[in-house]
Amino acid sequence: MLRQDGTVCSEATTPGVQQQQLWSLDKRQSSGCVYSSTHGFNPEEIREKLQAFPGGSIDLLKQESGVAVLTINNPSRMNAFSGSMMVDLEERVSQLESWTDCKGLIVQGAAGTFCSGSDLNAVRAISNPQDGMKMCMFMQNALTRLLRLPLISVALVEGRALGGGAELTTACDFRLLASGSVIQFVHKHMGLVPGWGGAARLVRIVGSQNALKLLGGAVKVDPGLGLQIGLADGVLEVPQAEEGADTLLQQAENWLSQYTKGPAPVIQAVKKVVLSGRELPLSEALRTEKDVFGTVWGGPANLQALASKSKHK
Ligand SMILES: CCCC(=O)SCCNC(=O)CCNC(=O)[C@H](O)C(C)(C)COP(=O)(O)OP(=O)(O)OC[C@H]1O[C@@H](n2cnc3c(N)ncnc32)[C@H](O)[C@@H]1OP(=O)(O)O
Repeated sequence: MLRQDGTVCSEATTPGVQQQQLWSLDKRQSSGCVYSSTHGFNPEEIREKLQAFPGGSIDLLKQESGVAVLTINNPSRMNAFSGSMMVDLEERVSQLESWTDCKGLIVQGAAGTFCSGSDLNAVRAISNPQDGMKMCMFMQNALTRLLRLPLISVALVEGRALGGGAELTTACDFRLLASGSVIQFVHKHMGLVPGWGGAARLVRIVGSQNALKLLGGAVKVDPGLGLQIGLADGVLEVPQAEEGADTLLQQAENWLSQYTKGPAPVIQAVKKVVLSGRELPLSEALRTEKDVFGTVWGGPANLQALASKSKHK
């Protein structure tokens, strides 16, 4: 609750009120589209246009562990996003939003490479500014909802992440780069700037100086440079052919498990407080943190920890 002097104090809430607060928090955070009809955006119209450019798919595998795998699958075009894949992506994000037990997500490309951005055939066909704007709003909505999911996400980058593919990596909480991989915002070479929200997110990840260098120079970010500027959160070795080595996906699952270990409501709460800290003005972020705190305080995991007199050595 916001006091008149602008400071924040806690308030006692009944379970019903708490549930309602949480609902509005979820609504603000996870279904948070950037564009709606008030911005002249008609998702149905652009969905129909995008469906006219088929090919490939976005595949979602939800696992019992609470960690899902999202695969960008269009290998004959280096996993470029066809129009129908953009619509697919939106649908998969909706499925993840309604998954109550979610804890983590790995976003990967099929067949040894991440994603080469927009399908250039579709780009050529909708190169007029009006359609470009609509596609841009559609993808910003989908990727913003992806980033705001109440789970911890990681982009597993093998091979190349170019253009829109580079932008997609920034819609995840973390990025793991396989040896030999490259993230490159090639937009400048295409006479473009990012349009799927990649520039805004990149600035928040690596700072404005580094973002300007990466976009202005269309710099190839390899694992070493990625670690240096904070675009990469870890580097994975591509396994040799010999038996027994973990696949890149297994390595990514192991890496992610340090953050997704534990009960889903607690992991989801962690993401929500970090997300609100990142996106909201301080007073609003503090109120959100209080609301989220209320959902875990006295909850099963909290009571169990108190009963076990745990020590944090
Ligand atoms: C707001 C969004 C902005 C954007 O995303 S704009 C798009 C930015 N991306 C690009 O410009 C990528 C262009 N492609 C390339 O640079 C190269 O194809 C790439 C990915 C480095 C791979 O090079 P190579 O290993 O030599 O393989 P290749 O060129 O023979 O490609 C294999 C097949 O994949 C196709 N492909 C690759 N990227 C594509 C794309 N983005 N859209 C449509 N088709 C694409 C390529 O045309 C080729 O097909 P085909 O075998 O000739 O039929």
